[in-house]
Amino acid sequence: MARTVIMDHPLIQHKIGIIRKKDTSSKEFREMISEIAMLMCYEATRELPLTDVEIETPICKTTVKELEGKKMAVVPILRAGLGMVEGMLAMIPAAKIGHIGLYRDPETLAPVEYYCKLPSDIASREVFVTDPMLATGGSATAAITMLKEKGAKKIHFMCIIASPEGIEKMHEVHPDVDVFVGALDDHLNEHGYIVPGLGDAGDRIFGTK
Ligand SMILES: O=P(O)(O)OC[C@H]1O[C@H](OP(=O)(O)OP(=O)(O)O)[C@H](O)[C@@H]1O
Ligand SMILES: O=c1cc[nH]c(=O)[nH]1
Ligand SMILES: [Mg+2]
Repeated sequence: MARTVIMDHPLIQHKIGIIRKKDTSSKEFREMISEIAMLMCYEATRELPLTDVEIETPICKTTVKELEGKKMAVVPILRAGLGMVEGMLAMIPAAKIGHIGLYRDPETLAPVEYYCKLPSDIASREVFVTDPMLATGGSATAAITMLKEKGAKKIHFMCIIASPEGIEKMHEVHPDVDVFVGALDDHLNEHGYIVPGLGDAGDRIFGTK
């Protein structure tokens, strides 16, 4: 069974407080989303394998740790997941980027697919899917199903705010996927929005409302 990791680091919690405020501008919202993603990436990559390498310092020979060269990919769910890419890349700059386009039908809340472009070697990469919001879980579970259909095996899901319903659905549909969460909120309202949440993440990042 995969894990749900709530990232309760004070810097992450403080920045989440800022993006929840309704008067936070798109500029500051984008900056905060990016910084939160960077901090979450730092935590989520804690278990990457290291290997010992012999080097020479100016003083003597010694053994240092290096990342095993595991290949990674960041896959944002469009649009809102794009806001997390820059922060992730600040930590893992060699990662390749895939894109999955999904929007949630406002009536049925079901995810509608409109785009998918992934690195050709996605099957051999450790994949970090990003989306700030995990509400019903429909979009995230559909995106991960698409990734698995293309051969991806080791997948992590990174979201900033999750509902209990979304977490439950993720673990039910994809029990092999670890979920990294900035904050676990209370519930979904009758329109499928997370409460207290932050409203529509995509609209707030791109200023489309
Ligand atoms: O868990 P769910 O119930 O599927 O809801 C979460 C999805 O809804 C939002 O996307 P939205 O449909 O608003 O698209 P956008 O990012 O283009 O705004 C959000 O960014 C997630 O992708
Ligand atoms: O609260 C929510 C739910 C879905 N999508 C969002 O952007 N916000
Ligand atoms: Mg949206």
